Amino acid sequence: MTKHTAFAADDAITAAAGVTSPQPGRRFTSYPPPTRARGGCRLAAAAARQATDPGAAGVAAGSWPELVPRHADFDDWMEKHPSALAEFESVLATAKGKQIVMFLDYDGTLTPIVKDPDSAVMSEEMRDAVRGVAEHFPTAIVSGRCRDKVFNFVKLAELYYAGSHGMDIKGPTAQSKHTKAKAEAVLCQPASAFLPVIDEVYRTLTARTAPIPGATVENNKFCLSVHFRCVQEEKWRALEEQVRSVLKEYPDLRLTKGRKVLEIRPSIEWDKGNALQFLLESLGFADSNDNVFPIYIGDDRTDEDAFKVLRSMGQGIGILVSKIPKETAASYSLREPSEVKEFLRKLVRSKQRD
Ligand SMILES: O=P(O)(O)OC[C@H]1O[C@H](O[C@H]2O[C@H](CO)[C@@H](O)[C@H](O)[C@H]2O)[C@H](O)[C@@H](O)[C@@H]1O
Repeated sequence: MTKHTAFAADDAITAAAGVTSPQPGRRFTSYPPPTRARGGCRLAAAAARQATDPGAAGVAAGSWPELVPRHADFDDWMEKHPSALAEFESVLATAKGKQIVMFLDYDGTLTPIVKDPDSAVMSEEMRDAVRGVAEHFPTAIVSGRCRDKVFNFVKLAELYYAGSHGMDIKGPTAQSKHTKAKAEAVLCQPASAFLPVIDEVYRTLTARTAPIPGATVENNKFCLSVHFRCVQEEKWRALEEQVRSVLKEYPDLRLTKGRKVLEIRPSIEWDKGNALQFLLESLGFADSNDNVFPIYIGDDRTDEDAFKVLRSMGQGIGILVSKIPKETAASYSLREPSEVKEFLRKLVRSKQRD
């Protein structure tokens, strides 16, 4: 067995190819800059109201790329996406003199993936590590989950939270040395016009997927997750067909896939990448600001949007949490949440020795 095949069955996706890994802080001129929504939260909300493109960023019908592990060369992949722990000192050297801003995905990054989404609680050790980081750097949680739910898992009021894949952003409710006096006023909800339709689709999908044992629908406020981790593999296609047939009636919604989950969300140009940009701007770091060093850690495809933004900014680093080679725009990797915790602790220790 190769080093990575043991993990391939879970949610392996495309093998690493074509994306080179630059050194931290380098400008990534070779990477095609993605077309992104500009103009901040209000303009995105206007775009949201006009959105009519159902297939814009969805996935091809019937495609299940996470079931098709390809055997990339693990060592080669690690060379392109070295361990952020092994390269810690060089990351730190590149960040020297700049303001680190920490962005953390939740599921699969701060907690291991578990069968029941409601049981993905964060350990006390991880909470301490995140708390420690937030004492030194502005810190945000960026999650596909509903903001309230992820807050209830993390329980740290001094953080920024971007729920619903970045479509629901709120500033800290507790003052810290990094939050400005009015930080709690930071709020961005570019998809608020979609609330009624998301509720309606939630009810429809819950009813339509009920006959499929193990399928569950999670209401993440501005988006929905249809989970199939506990569904028999033979039923996956039927489940996807059910979901697609419901979505046919809603051309303003689109379908994407995560880790054994179908994600339904508004077809607006707003994702975790936009959330990262919005938060940096809220913190006073506009696009061209060279004094900032954002670090984004995530494990899922939705995190790629944020990694791409960092590449196009040419600032900071993306760190993919994965035990297997995956195509990614992140520059570094960590294998699992326990390594994320270690990375966060190291960052805190580095500040203490400053
Ligand atoms: O952006 P994230 O914080 O990573 O959220 C993405 C989705 O995470 C959750 O689902 C995933 O984790 C579950 C618990 O470990 C697991 O059972 C599921 O199979 C994974 O897909 C969450 O439940 C979803 O709502 C989020 O969209």
